[in-house]
Amino acid sequence: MQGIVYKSTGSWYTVKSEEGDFYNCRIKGKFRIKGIKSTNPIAVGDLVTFSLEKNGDEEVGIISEIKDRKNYIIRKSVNLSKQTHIIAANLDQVFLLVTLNNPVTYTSFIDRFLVTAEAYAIPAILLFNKSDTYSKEEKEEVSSLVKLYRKIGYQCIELSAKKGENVQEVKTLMKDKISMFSGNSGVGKSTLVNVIEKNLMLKTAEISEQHLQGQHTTTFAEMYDLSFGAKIIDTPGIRGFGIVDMENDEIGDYFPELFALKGFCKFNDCLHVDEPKCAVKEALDNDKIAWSRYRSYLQMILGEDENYRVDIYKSD
Ligand SMILES: Nc1nc2c(ncn2[C@@H]2O[C@H](COP(=O)(O)OP(=O)(O)OP(=O)(O)O)[C@@H](O)[C@H]2O)c(=O)[nH]1
Ligand SMILES: [Zn+2]
Repeated sequence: MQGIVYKSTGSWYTVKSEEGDFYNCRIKGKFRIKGIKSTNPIAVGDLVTFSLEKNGDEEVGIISEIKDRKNYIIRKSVNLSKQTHIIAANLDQVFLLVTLNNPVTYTSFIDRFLVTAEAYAIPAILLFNKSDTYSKEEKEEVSSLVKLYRKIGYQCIELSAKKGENVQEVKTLMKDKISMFSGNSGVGKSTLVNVIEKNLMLKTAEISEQHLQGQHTTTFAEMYDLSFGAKIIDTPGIRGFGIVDMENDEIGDYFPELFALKGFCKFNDCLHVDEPKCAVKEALDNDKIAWSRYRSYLQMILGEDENYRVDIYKSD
C-alpha cells in the first residue's frame, strides 16, 4: 500500500493510505536514506510504501520504502550533537506572512527567508497582512514592496486576516496542495489559519501555553486535511526556516535577479562585492536591482545577522 505520513512521534508514524484510511506504522529493521544523515529517517509529508501486519489484535503498518523527496526542510538541533532533524518533506509551497509594523518585518528577514526557500526548492508566496491597519504612507510602502517582489517573480497578496479580505485568494492557491505558514510572532498566522478553516486547532497555541508553564515539549510537525481539499503542515515552535549552510558563491544563485546576471560580470566567480566590471553593481546603479535586496545579499555574504530597514532603491 502507498500513503502519506501525517504525523511522526519518533518511532511511530501515522500514515494515510490512498484509500483515505489512517494506519499506525513503524519501520522494521535498519532503514537508511541515501544522502541525508538525520535523526529521523521519515518525516511528515513523506510518501511511503507499507504493508499490514498483525500485532496481537491490532493491525500495524510496516514501512518498507520511501519515495524520493521533491524537497524537505531541516532543523539543526541546538545541543552539542548538532544533529539534523527533517521537519517536513514534499511541500508544494510556503507562505510568509509579513507586516510592516506591529510587528516590524524587515526586508532582510524576508530576503533571508526567500533565499532559504530557493535553496530548499520550495515556492514561496508573500502575504502582506493587516492591510486594514495601514495609513496612506504605509499602504504606499506595501505597494512598493509588492511591486519589487512581484518583479523578481514572487507571488504577493495584500490581505487582512482579521477582516477576511483577500483570504479567498490564499485558499484558491492552497487547493490540492501542501502548504506551510511562516512569519514572525504576531504577524497573524493563527488568525489567518482560523479564518481559512474554522474548527482547526493547531498545536502552535497549546505549545506556547506549555512553554509558559515551563514544561518540556517536543515539537513534531503534523499534517492536516482542510475541508476544501488543501493540506497544511503545522510546525509548532518553528517560526521560519532553519538556517541552511550555504557557501558564499552559491548565495547569489538564490537571488533570482542576481542569478539572471550570472555570466555577465567580468569575472566568472564574481561575488559582486568590489570586483571591477560587475554586472550586478551596474544594475544596482541603474536601479534595475533593488538596493534593499543587494543589502540583504551582502549581509548574507558577510555573515552579518542584524535586521535593518533601507530604502528599496537608492534614488528613493
Ligand atoms: N488589525 C488586524 N489585526 C490582525 C490581523 N491578523 C492578525 N491580527 C492580530 O494580530 C495579533 C497576533 O495574531 P496571531 O494570529 O496570534 O499571530 P501569530 O503569527 O499566530 O503569532 P504567534 O502565535 O506568536 O506566532 C492578534 O491580536 C490578532 O488579532 C489583521 O489582518 N488585522
Ligand atoms: Zn558581479
